[in-house]
Amino acid sequence: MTNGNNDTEALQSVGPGNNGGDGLVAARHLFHFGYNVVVYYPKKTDKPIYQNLQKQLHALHISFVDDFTGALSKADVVIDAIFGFGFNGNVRAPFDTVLDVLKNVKIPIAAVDIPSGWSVEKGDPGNGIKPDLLVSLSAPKRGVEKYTGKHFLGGRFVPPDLADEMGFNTPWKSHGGTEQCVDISQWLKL
Ligand SMILES: NC(=O)C1=CN([C@@H]2O[C@H](COP(=O)(O)OP(=O)(O)OC[C@H]3O[C@@H](n4cnc5c(N)ncnc54)[C@H](OP(=O)(O)O)[C@@H]3O)[C@@H](O)[C@H]2O)[C@@H](O)CC1
Repeated sequence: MTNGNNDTEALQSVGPGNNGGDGLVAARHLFHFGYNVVVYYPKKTDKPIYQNLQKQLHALHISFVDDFTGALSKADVVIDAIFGFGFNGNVRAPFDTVLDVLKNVKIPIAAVDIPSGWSVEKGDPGNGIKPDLLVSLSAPKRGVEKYTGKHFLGGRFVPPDLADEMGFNTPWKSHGGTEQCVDISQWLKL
């Protein structure tokens, strides 16, 4: 994604867990990048961290919407921060309908960490959403090995000892620079 302008509407779809928390942060950043952001966040939690993230969005006068399909019809891009690696089983309401709608959407989808509804280990269940852009966090998950869209790696700041312990083999070591995201679309195919 590039810088937006006030005519570019980004629909931020936010799930109930930490992937959704990433989505609330992304909504704030997109606002500051110049996007006109609206947030669909149907299952809010009471945890203070999420309350505070919402407070920050309210301070920016970012709208929260209940009508996902209506908001989608006005959007230029949709960000999928519904489920990450904590997803399992069959999708429950209201996200079953949301993911069904996203399967047929014509505007670009940008997914956070894992496309929602995909298994963290096994990937696309076959009829899953097909995001145009994926931002994996810390390390790409096994389930996105066969993902073919534009793929970035974020979450750069993993302590080296932890990366070694977890066996992370990410391009950061050789990449250098000060970017917080690196394009790994080709790297995964090597
Ligand atoms: N170090 C880290 O941990 C880092 C984590 N990070 C981020 O956190 C993400 C993982 O967060 P997470 O563990 O909270 O899980 P997440 O994917 O948000 O889903 C849990 C929620 O989904 C729900 N739910 C599950 N299945 C469902 C279903 N079938 N149908 C409907 N609902 C279902 C489940 O509901 P419950 O089962 O509790 O009712 C719960 O509310 C990770 O991908 C990355 O984005 C990064 O910021 C980097 C550091």
